Amino acid sequence: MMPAIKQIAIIGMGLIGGSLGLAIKASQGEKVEVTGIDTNELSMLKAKQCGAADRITADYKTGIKSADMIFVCTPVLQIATLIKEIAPHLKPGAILTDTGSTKTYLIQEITAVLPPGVHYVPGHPMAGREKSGIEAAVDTLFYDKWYILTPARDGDAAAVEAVRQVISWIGARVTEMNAAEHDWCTALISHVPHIGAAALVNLLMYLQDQENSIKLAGGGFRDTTRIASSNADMWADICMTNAEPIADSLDKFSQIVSQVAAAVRQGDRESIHKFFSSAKQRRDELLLLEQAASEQPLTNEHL
Ligand SMILES: NC(=O)c1ccc[n+]([C@@H]2O[C@H](COP(=O)([O-])OP(=O)(O)OC[C@H]3O[C@@H](n4cnc5c(N)ncnc54)[C@H](O)[C@@H]3O)[C@@H](O)[C@H]2O)c1
Ligand SMILES: O=C(O)C(=O)C[C@]1(C(=O)O)C=C[C@@H](O)C=C1
Repeated sequence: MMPAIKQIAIIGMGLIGGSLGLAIKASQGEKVEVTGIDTNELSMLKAKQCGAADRITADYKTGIKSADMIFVCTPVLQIATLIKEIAPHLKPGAILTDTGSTKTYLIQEITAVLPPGVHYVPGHPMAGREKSGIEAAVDTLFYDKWYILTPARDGDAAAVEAVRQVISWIGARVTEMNAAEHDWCTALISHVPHIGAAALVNLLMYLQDQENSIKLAGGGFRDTTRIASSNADMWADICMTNAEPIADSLDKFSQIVSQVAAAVRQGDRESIHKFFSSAKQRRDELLLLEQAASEQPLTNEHL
C-alpha cells in the first residue's frame, strides 16, 4: 500500500529544491509540512520568507528525523556525500529521492550506503533555468515538464508510487527508464548542448575587438547560448559523473562539426544544404512530438 506523505524534507533549497517546496506548498497547503535544509543560511531564510518551506534548519538530523520523503537537491557530488552522512538517521520506511542530473553514479554510491527499510527512488526533473539559487525558484518550474524516474527493477513499488504522487502535485509528467539509458540520453539532449553553448560563448575570445563586437550579438547568439549562463559547479559535477556518455557524444559532435568545416572549405553546397535541412526536419519533428505530448491531459488525480 502506498504510504501517506505528510512530512517532506528538502535538502538543498536552491533553484530546484526551492521550486519543489513552492510547488508542493501551492498544491497541498497545510496538508503537507515541508522542512527546508541547507548549508547556506541566507538561502534558508529566503526559502522560509517566500513560502518554499514551513520550517528551516541547517541540522539535517533534526530536519530528516520524521520525514516520510526526502528530496536531495544539491549539486551531484554533494548528493552522494550527503546521503552517506544522513543514511543512518533516516526513519525506517522513509523514501529517499534526489534530483541529480546524472543517475548511474548516484545509484552506485547511494545503494551502497542505504540502510535496510529505506527506499531509494532516483529522480531527475527535466526542467530548470540558467539561474541558480532560491532567488530563481518558482512554483511553476515543473509544470507540464518531464520528470524522469530510474527505479531499480526490484525496488519498492509503493515507494515509486508515492514519489509519482508528489510529482503529480507539482504538475510534472513522469516517465521511467533505466539509469544507463537516462545517462546516454541526457548526455545528448542536455549535457552536450550545455557544453556546446559554453563553447560558442568561449569562441568569442577570438573576436578582435571583444568589447565593441560583443554588443552586436543578436537573437541567434542569445537563443543558442542562454544556458551558457548556468552554474559552473553544477555542470562540473555533471561532467565528472557522466564521463563516458558525455565524452562519446562530444566525439560525435566534433565529427559532425569537422564534416561541416570540410564541406565549407571545399565549397560543397549540397552537403552544407543537407546538414541544415536534416537539422531543420529533425527539430520540426521534435516540436511536433512535444506538442503531441503536451496535448495529453496531465493526471490530476492527486492535485
Ligand atoms: N538547474 C537546473 O536546471 C537543474 C535541472 C534539473 C536537475 N538539476 C539538478 O538538481 C540539483 C540542484 O540544482 P540547482 O540548480 O537547484 O542548484 P542550486 O545551486 O540552485 O541549489 C543548490 C543548493 O544546495 C545547497 N547545498 C550545497 N551543498 C549542500 C550541502 N552539503 N548540504 C545542504 N545544502 C547544500 C546550496 O546552498 C544551494 O542552496 C543538482 O544536482 C542538479 O544537477 C538542476
Ligand atoms: O532550461 C534550462 O535552463 C535547462 O538547462 C534545464 C536542463 C536541460 O534541459 O538541459 C538542465 C539540466 C537538467 O539536468 C535538466 C534540465
